[in-house]
Amino acid sequence: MKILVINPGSTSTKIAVYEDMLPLLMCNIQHSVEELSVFPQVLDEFEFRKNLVLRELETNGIPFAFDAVVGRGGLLKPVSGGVYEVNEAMIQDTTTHAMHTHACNLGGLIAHNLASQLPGCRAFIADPGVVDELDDVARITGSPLMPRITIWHALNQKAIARHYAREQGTRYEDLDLIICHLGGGISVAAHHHGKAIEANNALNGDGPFSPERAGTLPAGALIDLCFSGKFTRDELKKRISGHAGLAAHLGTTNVPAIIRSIEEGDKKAELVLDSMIYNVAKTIAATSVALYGKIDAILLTGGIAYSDYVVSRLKKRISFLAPIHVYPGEEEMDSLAFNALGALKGELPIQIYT
Ligand SMILES: Nc1ncnc2c1ncn2[C@@H]1O[C@H](COP(=O)(O)OP(=O)(O)O)[C@@H](O)[C@H]1O
Ligand SMILES: CCCC(=O)OP(=O)(O)O
Repeated sequence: MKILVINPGSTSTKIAVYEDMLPLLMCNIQHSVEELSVFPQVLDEFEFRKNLVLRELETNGIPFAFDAVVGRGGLLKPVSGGVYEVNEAMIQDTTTHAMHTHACNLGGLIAHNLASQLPGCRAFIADPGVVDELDDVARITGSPLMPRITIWHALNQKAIARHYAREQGTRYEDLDLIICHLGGGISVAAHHHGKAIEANNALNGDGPFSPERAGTLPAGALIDLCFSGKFTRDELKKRISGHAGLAAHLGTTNVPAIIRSIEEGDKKAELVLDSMIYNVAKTIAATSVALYGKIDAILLTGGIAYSDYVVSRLKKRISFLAPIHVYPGEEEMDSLAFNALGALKGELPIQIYT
């Protein structure tokens, strides 16, 4: 079966084509802050990102003929994990009442648009960032008006957890893990026997700052800024997610470029990147509490995990907690293809989003 996989991220669009589980094409198109800043809203990037997909297929001589198109899932209502067929309720929730803004909202929409042009082709998403398995104690904050929610790299974290379990000759369901995805956003989750009982909101103001997110902020200062009259609501949202973190301090989300400028003597870049690493380490240590400190392993993944500069400094701060294993990049594309194939073959239950 032929499967097209589309993964729109905050700093990239990843595209893959599979014949069953055999990858025929795999490409990762990076987006600069300037390139995306011409689009007022994420949904305005629909045509741009869809055309990138079509262009890559054409450039690589891949015929536009698929049994399924699967996209990274969007930020819908909290759901259980698994594979979902894209339906009208999902499209409505993504377009008209989008609960959160993120490029992944385009995954299901582009999948649906392309699949609808092909007879018999189905559109799916799997393990979206709103998969919610939180322990009840992790939901309560100091204000009943603002319960805690989680938005995280559920798809990749679960794929990496299963990868590690396979290597250890055991099952994800038998392990206690802390997993940290170091991407455009940074998520840290505690996985207890196959469920993420603790995970931050990597998109909106919870956890470490990241290449393009502010992470946890001082609440009083944030309220003052909201009422300062200096920013519109949308501008302030961008200061939390988009033009925040490394992008706000250093004008780029490109970590290899930041490391090159540190090597050339840029002291500001060094301090900011070291601070991001410090904040990630602090969140990982705090997350260990969810597992009562009994951690089989800490797994580091995501694009930034390619960097020895970052990983070695992170290890220095957290190696007292548990053994650390590094899985650079992501296994989201394989995981999406696996879910679509399982759905097509009737080997995985297809969940209905309502
Ligand atoms: N070789 C590398 N070394 C360090 N950082 C990298 C490397 N490759 C990519 N990155 C960084 O990884 C981040 C993107 O990670 P990725 O997991 O692809 O995220 P996303 O899906 O959020 O776009 C960017 O900040 C990018 O600069
Ligand atoms: C939306 C889920 C988590 C996230 O922050 O993803 P990116 O790192 O791809 O922006």
